Amino acid sequence: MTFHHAGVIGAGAWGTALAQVCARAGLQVTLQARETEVVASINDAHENALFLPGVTLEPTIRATADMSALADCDLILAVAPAQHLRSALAALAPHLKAGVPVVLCAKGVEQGSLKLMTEVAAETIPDAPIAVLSGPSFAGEVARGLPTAVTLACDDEELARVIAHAIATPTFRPYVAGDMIGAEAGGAVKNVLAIACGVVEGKGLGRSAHASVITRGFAELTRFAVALGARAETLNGLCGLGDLVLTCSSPQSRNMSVGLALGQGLTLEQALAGKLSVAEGVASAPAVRALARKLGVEVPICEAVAAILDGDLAVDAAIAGLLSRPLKSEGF
Ligand SMILES: NC(=O)C1=CN([C@@H]2O[C@H](COP(=O)(O)OP(=O)(O)OC[C@H]3O[C@@H](n4cnc5c(N)ncnc54)[C@H](O)[C@@H]3O)[C@@H](O)[C@H]2O)C=CC1
Ligand SMILES: O=C(CO)COP(=O)(O)O
Repeated sequence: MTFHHAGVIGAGAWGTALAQVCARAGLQVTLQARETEVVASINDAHENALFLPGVTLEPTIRATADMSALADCDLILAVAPAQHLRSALAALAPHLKAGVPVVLCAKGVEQGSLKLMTEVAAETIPDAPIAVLSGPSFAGEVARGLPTAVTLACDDEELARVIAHAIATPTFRPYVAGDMIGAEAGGAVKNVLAIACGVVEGKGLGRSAHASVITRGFAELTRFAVALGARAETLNGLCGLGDLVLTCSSPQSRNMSVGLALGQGLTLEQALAGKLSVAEGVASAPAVRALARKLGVEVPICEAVAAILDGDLAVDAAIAGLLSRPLKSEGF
């Protein structure tokens, strides 16, 4: 199987960056955007002025608002935000040819249904072969061609390899893996933990606290993913530890910057005011909490983040609550 024409759904920062990757990998690329001004900006100025300003895009990328324009594609990358993936895939479904693989690139858990993105895809495009792309990758860096490695997970090893080869470039390295649940759980939970790390930063709690939140957060993330059916070793890779370290370490992360604002005393409304871009952890935190409770998994940091976002717990009380938990073991 070889691919020639990639369709990318969602022209936010990440969809645009992935379109850029696919174009550099030599694929014809059609990028579907919701916003007509984004379509015009990409086609006329080779820039996504709304979601990825300042990056010159490959001139071969063609943008469209029309989902039916993806009907000729032999590979689809679905990059709508997690809470909108269901409607995006439903809109794609009538135009999706049999056997065309769909790579899920959103990082989140659907609110209400508490479903992972693979479960949303199973309900909306049940016959399509599915893969998951996740890992440490800031859209701006990827679009500029800075070196990046990600996880490309798929049940079908051969398909994972073919997709990885099709989208790889000299600076974009997909590592194949067989565990889609691990890849998507890692991507969803690290966003919630990045909000916690932002709070640590905003409150000035220091580097030691920051390292502790990453480490104990990683334990939470792994417990949660394993309870969902993931393999623990998947989370040691790019889609788990790799993405957690990236997102928790840079205010370039939208999730970390929301936490930073909360830690500095802003309300959630103030932290999100005027932002077009999505901080997935805000929507995923209550879903991760609800799913963890259902699975009987302890996720104290995610619980604290969800309660802060709900407005049910003040930041200082959340910090005091985490520090006063009974002492725990790292194993004997
Ligand atoms: N930006 C990044 O560096 C990375 C983002 N991701 C993930 O990619 C996904 C998309 O994020 P970005 O491209 O960064 O988005 P963005 O924050 O740049 O843009 C927002 C996106 O949401 C879309 N949107 C808004 N309302 C919508 C609706 N009602 N229905 C459908 N779409 C709607 C907009 O059209 C736009 O594509 C997220 O799950 C994110 O976690 C993953 C890796 C890196
Ligand atoms: O997923 C990302 C990096 O891998 C992007 O993180 P933010 O959505 O927090 O900016």
